[in-house]
Amino acid sequence: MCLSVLYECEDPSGYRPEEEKEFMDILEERRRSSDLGHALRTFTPSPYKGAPPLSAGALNRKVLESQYLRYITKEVAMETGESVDLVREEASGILEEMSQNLQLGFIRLLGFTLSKVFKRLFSHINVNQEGLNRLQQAIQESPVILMPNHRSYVDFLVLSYILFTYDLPIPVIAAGIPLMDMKMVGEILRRSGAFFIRRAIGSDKLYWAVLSEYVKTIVRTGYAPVEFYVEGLRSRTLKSLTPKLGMMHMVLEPFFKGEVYDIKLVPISISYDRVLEESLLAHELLGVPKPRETTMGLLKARRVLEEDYGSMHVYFGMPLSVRQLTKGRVDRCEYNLLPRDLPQRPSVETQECVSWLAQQVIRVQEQNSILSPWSLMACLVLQGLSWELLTQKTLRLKGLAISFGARLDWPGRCTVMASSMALHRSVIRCHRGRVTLLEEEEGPVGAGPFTTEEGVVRRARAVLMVAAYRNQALHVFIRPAMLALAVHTTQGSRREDIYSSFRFLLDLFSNDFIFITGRSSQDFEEACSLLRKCGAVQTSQQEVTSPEEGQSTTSFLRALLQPFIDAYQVVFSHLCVEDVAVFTERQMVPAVRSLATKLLLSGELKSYEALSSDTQKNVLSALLRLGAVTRLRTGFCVLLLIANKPAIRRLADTLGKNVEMTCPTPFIISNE
Ligand SMILES: CCCCCCCCCCCCCCCC(=O)SCCNC(=O)CCNC(=O)[C@H](O)C(C)(C)COP(=O)(O)OP(=O)(O)OC[C@H]1O[C@@H](n2cnc3c(N)ncnc32)[C@H](O)[C@@H]1OP(=O)(O)O
Ligand SMILES: O=C(CO)COP(=O)(O)O
Repeated sequence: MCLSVLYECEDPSGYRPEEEKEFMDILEERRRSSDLGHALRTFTPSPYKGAPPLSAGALNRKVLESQYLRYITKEVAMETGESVDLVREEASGILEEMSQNLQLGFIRLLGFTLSKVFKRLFSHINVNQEGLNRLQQAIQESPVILMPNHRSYVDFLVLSYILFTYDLPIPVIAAGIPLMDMKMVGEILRRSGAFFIRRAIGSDKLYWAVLSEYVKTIVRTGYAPVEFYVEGLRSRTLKSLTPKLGMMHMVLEPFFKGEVYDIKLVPISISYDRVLEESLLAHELLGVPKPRETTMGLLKARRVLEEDYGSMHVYFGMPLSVRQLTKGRVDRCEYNLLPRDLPQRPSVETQECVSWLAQQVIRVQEQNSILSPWSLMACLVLQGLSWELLTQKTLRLKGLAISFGARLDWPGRCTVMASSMALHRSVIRCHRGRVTLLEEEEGPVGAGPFTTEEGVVRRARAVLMVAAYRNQALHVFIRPAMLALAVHTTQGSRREDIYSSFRFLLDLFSNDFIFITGRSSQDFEEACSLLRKCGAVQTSQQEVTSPEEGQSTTSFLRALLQPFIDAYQVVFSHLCVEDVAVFTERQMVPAVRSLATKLLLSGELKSYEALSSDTQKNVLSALLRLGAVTRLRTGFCVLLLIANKPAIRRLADTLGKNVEMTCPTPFIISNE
């Protein structure tokens, strides 16, 4: 490892290490005292308004006996011609499959096991104490919904562990059904608070009814805090995902119907120095199917215990009052028109409000997430630098990130960047003064272009792993980056024209990045203000210009967007070729991958990220949203899609205006 202590110690950013003090390392105490004592200690959390204890069985009975479920049961019986009793039995079966059975004994058992595991995996688990105090308060005042981001299987384990450690009520957690099928483990999770939901519910009316009544009853009674992952799955790219709205609707309905005075949404940001599943997730992006969740698989994965994953941060955000946030956004009177027990489709206004709330929560998750030095280094490593330049530029980037409002975990040590590199040695290393990506078997990258598809995949895997950590930081830079690109691509400097290019980018990329609907002008103003602050643009009422001295910042920001632009252009190219007319997503992804591989091999494309299935699917969603791809309604179960080639070409042309198709600063990396 080549160290450049001198460069690392120079810190032009004015960063104040005392800002770190808000976090407490929960492993510190665990390293000093008995794990058994911790697991067996008195646990007396104060519930919501002293809610009386309700057993899991009693909760289920309440759900089954509800007027709402009775009504739906009759409706389904009428629609299907089955007897009411049979439909009731089906409902009971769904509930049995779904319901949690939280038991303190299992929490203690897992508490003990997790203390051992976490100490092996992480050097610190840092939690913001103030956030826990706020949570404690919120739990007593209103039903609370815990809404963490989702990056790893560790997320839900660590959250319940933290709540147990701080004597807070253990949450019940919406879990995907595959976890239920794990031998023994599924049952342990159920007894630790998991309730299991099917992934794609589609139009199964009875299932929706049972699930929503189950969730609403928990919220109404204050049975326990509800935890769910609004992104719906672990983000393979470590970027936030577009929220799923089913659970969101369910937890909010008791408020909309006036059954509870308020509900508090608690955004939780979980950030990892290194994610346990990093390699598997990168493979999945390249088309390798996800291994099925099995107990045997879990046992085999114990190898992870031998590795170091650095630290993690869990930031409990300010509880958001749904009552306050929705004031003036929804008219709850619409719910007075029908008895509460009857099903009612939410109005368009309510749907928009629910979607807006979900975006708000994700935005807060992003703002509160803690960036590691490695995340910033990854922004630059992918632009290709020597070690000395990398350390210098990272320090400068740190200053920029702080001025853009990022929260950093930057330990005071001089060798922090070298330690970050060491933590990620499975993918990157410093070789003869150069930073090189490491690929399985082949050693350092840079010996020349890859000549085989296999080589491309190996390199892509390494690139995607590094890119994921860069992605953790993108929410900080994305708006300024889009402004920098808009300034660069717009002819002239008229503010109006630049805003219009900025809006185009915002709109096109809004499946890849979370932008709050209807806020584009505020996003533009925010981007102007941030770039002005660092001298990268000058603005007046009529103009936005980019002065010479701001060029290095703006070209860095533009380069952050380049892999996405390249990936979008590859999908556009694929869909515009003659023989692609009607297609399915399943056909499109491998076909785009094959085109991208060809372009990478021929050297016409430099961005390996164009191989990522996540980006490809986001492009497709964007095209569907923009009407450049349409759904063909047929009787088939698969969704057939039609590409509107002229519309796609127009998008490609607008995006391509003055933007090169390939990455201007490819992933270095020379072998001296
Ligand atoms: C001390 C130590 C202790 C340690 C102790 C450890 C504890 C350890 C516990 C383990 C715990 C594991 C935890 C794992 C974590 C995950 O497994 S994360 C994955 C599972 N969780 C989630 O996915 C939650 C987020 N997902 C959602 O909310 C999704 O919407 C749902 C509910 C899953 C449904 O998904 P979907 O079928 O794909 O539906 P979605 O696209 O949302 O909506 C489809 C349509 O139905 C419509 N719809 C919505 N609601 C309704 C309704 N009620 N009726 C009819 N239609 C409706 C929608 O409007 C939508 O319509 P369109 O807009 O398409 O026209
Ligand atoms: O979210 C899950 C449980 O954590 C499982 O879904 P994924 O494996 O698709 O991320």
